[in-house]
Amino acid sequence: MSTTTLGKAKTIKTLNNIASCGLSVFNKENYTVNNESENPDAIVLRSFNMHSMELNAQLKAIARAGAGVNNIPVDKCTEKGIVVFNTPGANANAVKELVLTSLIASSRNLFEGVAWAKTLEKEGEQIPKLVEAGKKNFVGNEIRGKTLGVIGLGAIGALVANDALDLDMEVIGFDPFISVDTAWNLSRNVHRAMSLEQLFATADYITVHVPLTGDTKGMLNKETFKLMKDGVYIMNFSRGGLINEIDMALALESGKIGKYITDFPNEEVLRMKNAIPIPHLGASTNESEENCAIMASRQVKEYLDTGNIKNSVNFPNASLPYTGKTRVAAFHKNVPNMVGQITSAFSNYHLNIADMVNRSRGDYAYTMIDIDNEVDKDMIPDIEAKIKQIDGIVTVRTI
Ligand SMILES: NC(=O)c1ccc[n+]([C@@H]2O[C@H](COP(=O)([O-])OP(=O)(O)OC[C@H]3O[C@@H](n4cnc5c(N)ncnc54)[C@H](O)[C@@H]3O)[C@@H](O)[C@H]2O)c1
Ligand SMILES: O=C(O)CC[C@@H](O)C(=O)O
Repeated sequence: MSTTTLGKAKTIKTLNNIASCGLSVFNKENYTVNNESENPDAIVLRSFNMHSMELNAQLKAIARAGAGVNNIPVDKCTEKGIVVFNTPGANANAVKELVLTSLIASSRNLFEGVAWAKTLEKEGEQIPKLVEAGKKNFVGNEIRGKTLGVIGLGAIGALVANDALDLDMEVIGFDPFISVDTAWNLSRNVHRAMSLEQLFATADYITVHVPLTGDTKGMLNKETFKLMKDGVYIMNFSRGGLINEIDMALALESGKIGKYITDFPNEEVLRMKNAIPIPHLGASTNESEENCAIMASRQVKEYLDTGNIKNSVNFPNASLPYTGKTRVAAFHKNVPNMVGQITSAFSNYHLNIADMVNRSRGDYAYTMIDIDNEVDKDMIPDIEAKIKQIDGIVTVRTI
């Protein structure tokens, strides 16, 4: 697919409410932003499920204003040369605050106590007396000195782990793929679990902060529940699919799991005994919505305007200072001699290369080349067509 859009105004389609301060990044002279375009250059979204959506031919980028990308057909996008971004860490503080709130509130039976108090509305003067008599049903536990198990020590998990220490909890964390950056930010007082089994055996509360993938789907199930302490509380602010809900319903019924606090209610969850359903509020703060919208919009604009890529989940990150020279950006298979073949395509037109960058990620690579000469705009479709003929090229774009 060749995507010559040089000089044309670009269209951004939103699929969810995106904070306006983020969308204002797209200046009106060069961008149209709406929620109905049939043929956008880029899409900015939150939780909208894109799996059954057709991807239009002009689509170059999708930005998830948030962390999880399980609502986007990432592999299909890669095959079509569509870059997918997310906004790592931009909503982590919001989620952390709600995890810690839920940890304390559930441990103190606050959700149940408040719901009960509201049922007394019609009792008039009797209310204070009834409250004093009924409060014994909501005696809870303090979290101080208890052990919190954190599965996944990324942007959110690491913040939760560090702050739980400040609440005088013992914290044990498990993440076999922990990034160097997160490891540096993690308190040395967080115990490292060498296996999930070790974490399950010691935790009074478990909080899960991993992405939903083929590997993590259903990772908490009847087999893993058996390895946990009786009455453990499980918090899930990541994705519903991480939990086998049939097994969870039974474990809650038997008391094996004390409570299941989840940000992902569905019919099954709402029927569960001792489930605390929260309506996906983890990232719902003004601050987080703004952070995510700004980050997502900036990343898309930078890519459309310059070809530079930051925080992609399927393309390699790549950056070349943009000088205004004609830039050719190609996404291609990561096989030998691609760069040689692309650069030799320019020599037919007597074009010199001023600068270039080539980065790879798995089976694919991305190359940006700045041309030193003034390039006649009429030549661009020919140059792109020539590069497109090279076996292994997925997309070519001239900026
Ligand atoms: N409730 C909400 O509103 C909300 C908001 C933000 C994120 N989320 C969800 O939370 C997830 C985590 O967000 P994040 O910002 O911390 O992401 P992140 O990418 O910073 O961290 C994820 C961590 O999980 C680790 N991991 C992956 N597989 C693992 C496994 N099998 N066992 C243990 N660790 C594993 C990774 O190494 C990484 O450190 C997101 O993928 C998203 O689904 C939900
Ligand atoms: O957009 C939201 O409200 C939720 C985002 C969250 O689920 C994420 O994965 O970042």
